[in-house]
Amino acid sequence: MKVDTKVFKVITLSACILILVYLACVEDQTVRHLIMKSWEGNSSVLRDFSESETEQPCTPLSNVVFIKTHKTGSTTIQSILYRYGLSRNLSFVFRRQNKRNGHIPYGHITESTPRKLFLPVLEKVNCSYKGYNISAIHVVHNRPVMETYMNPGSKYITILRNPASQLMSAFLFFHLDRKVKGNSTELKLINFMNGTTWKKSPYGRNGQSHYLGLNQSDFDNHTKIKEMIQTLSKELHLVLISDYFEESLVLLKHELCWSFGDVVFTVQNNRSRPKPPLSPVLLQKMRSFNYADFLLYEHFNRTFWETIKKKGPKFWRDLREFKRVQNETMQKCFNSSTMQPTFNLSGDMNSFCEQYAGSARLFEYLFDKQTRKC
Ligand SMILES: Nc1ncnc2c1ncn2[C@@H]1O[C@H](COP(=O)(O)OS(=O)(=O)O)[C@@H](OP(=O)(O)O)[C@H]1O
Repeated sequence: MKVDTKVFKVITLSACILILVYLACVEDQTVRHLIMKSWEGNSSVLRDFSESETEQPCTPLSNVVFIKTHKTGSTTIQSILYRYGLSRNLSFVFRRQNKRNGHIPYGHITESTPRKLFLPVLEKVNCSYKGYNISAIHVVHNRPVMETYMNPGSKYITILRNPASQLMSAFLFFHLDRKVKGNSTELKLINFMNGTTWKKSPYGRNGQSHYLGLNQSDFDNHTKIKEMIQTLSKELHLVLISDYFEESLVLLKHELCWSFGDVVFTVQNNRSRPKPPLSPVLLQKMRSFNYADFLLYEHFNRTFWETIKKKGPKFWRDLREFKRVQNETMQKCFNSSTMQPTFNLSGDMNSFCEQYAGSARLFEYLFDKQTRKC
């Protein structure tokens, strides 16, 4: 009798353990299976089901205005949007005359901008310049005007980078160092900030605030800077932070209700020259020179982390999962953790790995598709 009770206890305990292990495996396999499926292009339907246990079901969104800032990792984000739009036949805002990349760098659009500045939307019998799905070009942010082009309910998103590293990247990339004297990059940058040549280039001072609507004449106007930040807080649904790139992509995935596979990335434009370390003196100088960008960054960096905090532990689980999917995709396509420069392009933009080959190639394909006589 004593032996029977013991056996009974052992059997009950083993059964409980088996049930627990089974449940854990089923959950894991379901998630994994659905992620694999999302790679096959069925992400939207399956994702709603997979995440219903942990978050509200949602519908993937296809209407996005991405305000592309300079030297912030914005081309990497743009390539994600291009890839998404390519596989779903979405219409993009591209400047018709700029066949190289469709941008209007530091250009303003207003109510009187001729519609024909852009390529028409796809799939309309007559040429139409209303109802675009995605804008991801360089153009100065103006939400009321953008709303007249875009589909209703579009999400407004941008990306910011620590203004010290952004300035250094722009200073070298746009060859602003050639315009000033000095026998080191640090000295040249100090001379650039002390002088007036920055006025001749939109890339050199407060480049991020400038794209987000701050006029050059207001760079030293504290009230105007604060007003810009307040307006952006109301107008933008999400501000990504380049310095926390993967965290940003998880927020992007959440905001747009996309799959992890949808926000997988390959680094674009990682091509600027080696940069000197930032000394405390240089940093202090950059802070007062790029005052608007520092205030802008500090504000949205703070709200970025507040948003993440509100999401609780699920955010960190999603980040882990995203890193796994990111790495798995890179391994699958490039046998490495990143895309290799030697990657052999086949030219078939519908092939799974080809879509990671870069923003420039995706742009060419999308631009050609949308081009027609009007
Ligand atoms: N994923 C990711 N994470 C972190 N940093 C990244 C990422 N992708 C691009 N980059 C860096 O962003 C810089 C290029 O930015 P942009 O694409 O906005 O440049 S551009 O203005 O469109 O030319 C460029 O920075 P610098 O190398 O300092 O110049 C890229 O290296």
